[in-house]
Amino acid sequence: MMVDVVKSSDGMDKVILKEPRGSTVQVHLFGGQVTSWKNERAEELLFMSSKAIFKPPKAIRGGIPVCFPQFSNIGTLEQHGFARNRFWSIDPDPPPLPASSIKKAVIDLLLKPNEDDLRIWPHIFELRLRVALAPGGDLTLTSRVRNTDSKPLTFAFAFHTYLSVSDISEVRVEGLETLDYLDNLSERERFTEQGDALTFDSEVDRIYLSTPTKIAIIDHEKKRTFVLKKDGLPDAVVWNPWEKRAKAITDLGDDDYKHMLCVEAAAIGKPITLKPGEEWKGRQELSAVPSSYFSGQLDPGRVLNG
Ligand SMILES: O=P(O)(O)OC[C@H]1O[C@H](O)[C@H](O)[C@@H](O)[C@@H]1O
Repeated sequence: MMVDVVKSSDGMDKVILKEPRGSTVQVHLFGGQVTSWKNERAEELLFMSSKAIFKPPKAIRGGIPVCFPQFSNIGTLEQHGFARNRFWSIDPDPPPLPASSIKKAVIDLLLKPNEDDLRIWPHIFELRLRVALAPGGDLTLTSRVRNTDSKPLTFAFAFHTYLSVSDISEVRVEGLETLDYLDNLSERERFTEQGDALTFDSEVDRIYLSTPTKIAIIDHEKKRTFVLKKDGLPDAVVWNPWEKRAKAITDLGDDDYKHMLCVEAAAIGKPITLKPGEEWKGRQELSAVPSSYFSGQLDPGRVLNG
C-alpha cells in the first residue's frame, strides 16, 4: 500500500493512493475531491470533463466532488455548498482504522470552517473524509461530520460521483425501480419511477428518495458494471445533462455528456441534524465488476442481491 503526497506550486496539491495490484486513486486537497480512480489495467473509471478547470476557487468538473452543507440550490448558500470550493487539509493523526481496513491505502482529509464560512453559515463543525482503496481496487469514501458547536447543526450531503461510461445510450441503472423521486427538471415535483430499469435518451436530474443500499450501473458496451453501495446516505441523485444543457456548461465539452453519468449517494430528502457534540457518518463504496465475472452473462439481480 502506498500513499504519496504530491506538492504543486499552483496550489493543487494531491494525494495518490496505490495498492499492490496496481489500482490507483488521486485526491486533490482542493475540494477534498477524488479526481481519478484507475483499475489495475490503468483504465480510468471516473469521468473528468475534457474542459475541466483545475484552478481554485471553482470545483473541478468530474471525479467525486463533495456537496456539503447544501445540495443544489436548496438553501441560501452557493450551489452544492462550499466544501467543494475549499482547501482541505491532511489529518496527520487520524483515528485508528477498523481491522477490516488494515490492508487498504487510506488518507484522511479534514475541513473546518474559516472566517468567511462562519459569516455565511455560522456553525463550527469538523468534516472528515476518509478515502480508502482496497486491494483489488474498491474505493470507499467515508464522511464524518462532527458538531463541535454549542447549537444544533443541520445539513445535506452528497458524493457527487461522475462515473465514466462508454456511451450513455447503452447504460442501464438498476436498483431505483418503483421508487419515488423529486424531479429537478420540474421544480422538484414528486413522481414514482415505473418498474423498468433506468435508461437514458434525454436530460435526467432526479433525487431518488430512500433507496436500497445497492445500485448497479451497467455499461453494456464496456461490459462493465459499477456497484455502488451506501450507508447513512438514504437518497441517490442521478444526473446527465444531455446535449443542450451540456453546451451551456462552460467547463464541460459538448460531447462529454455521452461519456458520463452521475450517480450520487446523498442525504437530501431528510437533512441531517446533529446536537452539539454529535457525529454523523455516511459511506459510499464503489466497485467496478467486469461482466465476464458473471460467466459472460450480466445479471444485475445477482449484483444487487448478492
Ligand atoms: O454544475 P454543478 O453546480 O456542479 O451541478 C451539477 C449538477 O449537480 C447535481 O447532479 C444536480 O442535481 C444538478 O441539478 C446539477 O446541474
